[in-house]
Amino acid sequence: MAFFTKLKERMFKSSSKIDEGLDAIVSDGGEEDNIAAQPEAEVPDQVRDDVPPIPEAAQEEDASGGTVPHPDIIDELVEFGVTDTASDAVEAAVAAEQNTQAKLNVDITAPLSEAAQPPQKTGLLGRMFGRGDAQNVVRRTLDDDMLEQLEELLISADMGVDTALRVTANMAEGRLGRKLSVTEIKQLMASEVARIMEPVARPMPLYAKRPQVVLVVGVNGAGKTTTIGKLASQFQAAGKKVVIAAGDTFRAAAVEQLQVWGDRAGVPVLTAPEGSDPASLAFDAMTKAQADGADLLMIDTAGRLHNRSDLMEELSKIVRVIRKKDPDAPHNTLLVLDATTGQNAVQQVKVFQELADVSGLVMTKLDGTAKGGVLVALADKFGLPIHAIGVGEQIDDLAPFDPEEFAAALVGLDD
Ligand SMILES: Nc1nc2c(ncn2[C@@H]2O[C@H](COP(=O)(O)OP(=O)(O)OP(=O)(O)O)[C@@H](O)[C@H]2O)c(=O)[nH]1
Repeated sequence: MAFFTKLKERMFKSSSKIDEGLDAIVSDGGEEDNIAAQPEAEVPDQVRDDVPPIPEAAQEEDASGGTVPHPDIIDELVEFGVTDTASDAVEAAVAAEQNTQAKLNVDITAPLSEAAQPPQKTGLLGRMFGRGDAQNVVRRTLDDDMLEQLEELLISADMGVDTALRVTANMAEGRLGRKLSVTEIKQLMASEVARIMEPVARPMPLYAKRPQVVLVVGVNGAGKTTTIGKLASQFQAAGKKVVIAAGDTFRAAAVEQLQVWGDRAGVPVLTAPEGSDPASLAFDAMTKAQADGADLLMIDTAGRLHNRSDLMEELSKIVRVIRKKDPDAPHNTLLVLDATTGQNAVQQVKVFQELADVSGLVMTKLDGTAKGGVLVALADKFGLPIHAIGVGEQIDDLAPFDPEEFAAALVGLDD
């Protein structure tokens, strides 16, 4: 299954939230409109510009069903010296009228010259305004009221006030007073979201250094163990030699879980007795990874945030000891965040940036939330690279972060 489809299916809750919200916003004050009617109506008007209009009152049917000029027109033609006699005037007026009809007939049906063509609408806006099949859709005029409702909708999807304001302000730029349908709003919203996410969509950098040390941090339950398992298995499948260190020595269950993942991926997992020093395990793991010629060493860590100073000390000790082996280690410090915690994730990034030198993010459980918007807020606020997202508990449910796919899934746009 294409990842986009999977992401969309899995993120259904989130999509439907914005979907439903947008439907309600546009129906509130919107009215039916016809997309294709506008450009088509413009065409004859442009052609007729150079043709004098014939007032209906100036035309009368003759006996044969043709039209004869109105007597006022005949009088005017004679009076202004255009013709000498009334019969000349009738002839001239009929000729002019036939000429006009001929112009209308030809010009309306023939392809337009380039100059007469309405401007080509390309790209997103072109597709949004004026292209596509004629169909009645509900549109609402974009005004301050509607913008406020859009802001609230984005905030309710966990985007945070600042980012929601930025997204809606960008959506409104140059478009106030324009009529928009739900699909057009989704396209605009998705393109604004993708624009914010684009600079942070970066895969985890791989260095020539062996072993590349990846320290994985995050609060308990965020999905560190699962992410390490998924990453290890993907790197292993790509031909990289991986070693895992089960650094959360305070939780026997976490160690066991990591061993299960290691077995599944065929990757050795180094463990230490419960309660032992994680830094000492990290040192042993580094020694083994070097001795084995491993490409990657992934170190799991504890996530007890309730005692921040202990955790900070534990993390900095791990870093200190592995630097005895490689002064550049860790090469990556991945912060794993749980999307279901919503705006709480913003606080976690702040805290972990103080505790460790976070180099990139992985956002898990996007399948389990109605509010993937926090990822947009994180990109907007911190600009940290987002390396991957998790959309399930299986080994292949971790994917590189694609801003356009994410944005489309978030707002509920069809593929
Ligand atoms: N639905 C879903 N569940 C996930 C995802 N990633 C992890 N999980 C689940 O989240 C739970 C916690 O994941 P862990 O990997 O154990 O989290 P952790 O951060 O290692 O937690 P501790 O071991 O307590 O430190 C597990 O039940 C995982 O199966 C994901 O992307 N989607």
